[in-house]
Amino acid sequence: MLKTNQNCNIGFVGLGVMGKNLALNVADHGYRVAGFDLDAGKIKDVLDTEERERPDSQNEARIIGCSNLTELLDNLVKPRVIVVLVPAGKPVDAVCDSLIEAGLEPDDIVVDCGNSQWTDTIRRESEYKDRLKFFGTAVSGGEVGARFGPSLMPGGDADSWKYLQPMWEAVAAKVDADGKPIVSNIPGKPVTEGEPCTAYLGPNGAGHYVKMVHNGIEYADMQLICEAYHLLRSLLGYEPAEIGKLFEKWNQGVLNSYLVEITADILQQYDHKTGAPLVDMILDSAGQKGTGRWTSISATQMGVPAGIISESVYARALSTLTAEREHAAGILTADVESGDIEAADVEKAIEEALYCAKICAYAQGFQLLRAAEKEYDWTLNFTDIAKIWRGGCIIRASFLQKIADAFIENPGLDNLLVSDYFANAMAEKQVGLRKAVVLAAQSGIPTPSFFSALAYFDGYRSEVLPANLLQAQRDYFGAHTYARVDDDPSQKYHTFWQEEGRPERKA
Ligand SMILES: NC(=O)C1=CN([C@@H]2O[C@H](COP(=O)(O)OP(=O)(O)OC[C@H]3O[C@@H](n4cnc5c(N)ncnc54)[C@H](OP(=O)(O)O)[C@@H]3O)[C@@H](O)[C@H]2O)C=CC1
Ligand SMILES: O=C(CO)[C@H](O)[C@H](O)COP(=O)(O)O
Repeated sequence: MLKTNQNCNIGFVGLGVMGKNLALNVADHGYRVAGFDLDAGKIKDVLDTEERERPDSQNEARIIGCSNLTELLDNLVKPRVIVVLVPAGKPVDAVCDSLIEAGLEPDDIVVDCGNSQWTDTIRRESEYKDRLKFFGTAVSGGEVGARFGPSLMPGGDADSWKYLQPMWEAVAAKVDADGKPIVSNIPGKPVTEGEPCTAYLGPNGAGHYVKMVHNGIEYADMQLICEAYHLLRSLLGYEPAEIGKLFEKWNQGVLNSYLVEITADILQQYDHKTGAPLVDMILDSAGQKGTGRWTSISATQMGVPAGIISESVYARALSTLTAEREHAAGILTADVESGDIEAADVEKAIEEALYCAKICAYAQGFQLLRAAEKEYDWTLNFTDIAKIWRGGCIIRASFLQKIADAFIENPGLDNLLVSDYFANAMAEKQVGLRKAVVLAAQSGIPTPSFFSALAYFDGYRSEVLPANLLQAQRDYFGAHTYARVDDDPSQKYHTFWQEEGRPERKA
């Protein structure tokens, strides 16, 4: 397909949505790229796009296509850096094995940029230890982010990071001194100034774990926005475009974020075929590839309360039960209360609810990261994590700067909710969350993530919970023992519930 020994700086295996766009981004920053994909059409597509987008001043192709992995390796300077952007799971192992067979050397670095499960990254780093340097870098930003500046979450061997760092910092999204994204979506004219949205996050699976939590928060953020839309539509009878306009307004304030921005845009689109609002023509059955579910499972395994994230996974699952829901709709009714509601009050309540619930969802995400660093012996820098999510990624939002500030002020912060800024925000706006939840309950509108956010907030701020009764129940049926409030918590007691007088003994 091409001449060999072209001294490319980086190789790409997988030139689909993400691989193609990241390769073009890397090329825009002056690196020469060699690419391979099982699908020859994808190779042609990236080469055609590169030719079309190549600046007039440059005559030479910045990306070359290779017809097999041996050719790809022959064209890379050593130690070779090869980015793998194939579907997560077995294809990543298949690519590593094929690269080894094609002549990869132990000093070469294979960077998995897909949404791999962090446990796979930990396993791969050790399994391939003597044959290649396996490094993880999770990418967020979708197609456009990959092309013009994604958020990059690297994790792996620190020496490999030193080698990759200049390239990663060049291609990552950039933010200005106030934490606002600097955007230029012009091929050949990449953003070169500003703070890059990437930072070394830790060894082995740290980067992929952080990206997984990013996606868990993404699930929650999306679900909360959908619930806000559902409430506005059902309670106030607003048309999608009106809600879109309202979201546009909200996007000017504390809710400023990429997801609110795109939702405003989506809601103002009409279907070409029918003229109906486009959103009404899209089947209400949500897809998922697994990262939200992994986040929920990981939280459950480590005993971290991340109910909003879990509810958003369940909400997607419930949405797919289309036939069952249609059947149930004919049988189950809601005994609802109706009363006079002022549209302006409802709008305000829902805006506040969205903001408060979003704060709670991020608080859960960071608590999960706190637990993971203990579990996996990582040292995660929460300020860096908040900072690299300010630009490029799907959850980018103005309030990530406030989260970064909270961790700068107190790196050991137990929970975002108790930082001055967010405690004040919750004090000021929780009334809206409470109102929205009441209205939803009274009207029979499902808002599981709003409910969960309020329950989390109220649970976290409760000095006393009914877990004392729960402990007694466990002891009653299973002699599971309990601690007493007037003794050292490590000292366990058991009540002999079946005996006369219910004697209590130290366990
Ligand atoms: N799309 C997105 O918005 C985002 C995706 N990601 C993650 O990035 C990764 C890639 O996703 P995406 O680009 O969307 O996926 P695509 O399916 O668009 O692209 C993957 C490409 O890899 C090719 N491929 C599969 N196996 C091999 C192999 N053994 N050797 C060479 N090429 C191979 C596929 O070819 P073929 O089709 O012929 O199998 C396909 O062209 C995934 O882990 C995804 O979760 C991360 C962030 C955002
Ligand atoms: O990683 C991403 C963005 O950050 C991807 O877009 C991801 O695939 C979205 O997840 P899902 O398909 O499960 O909604």
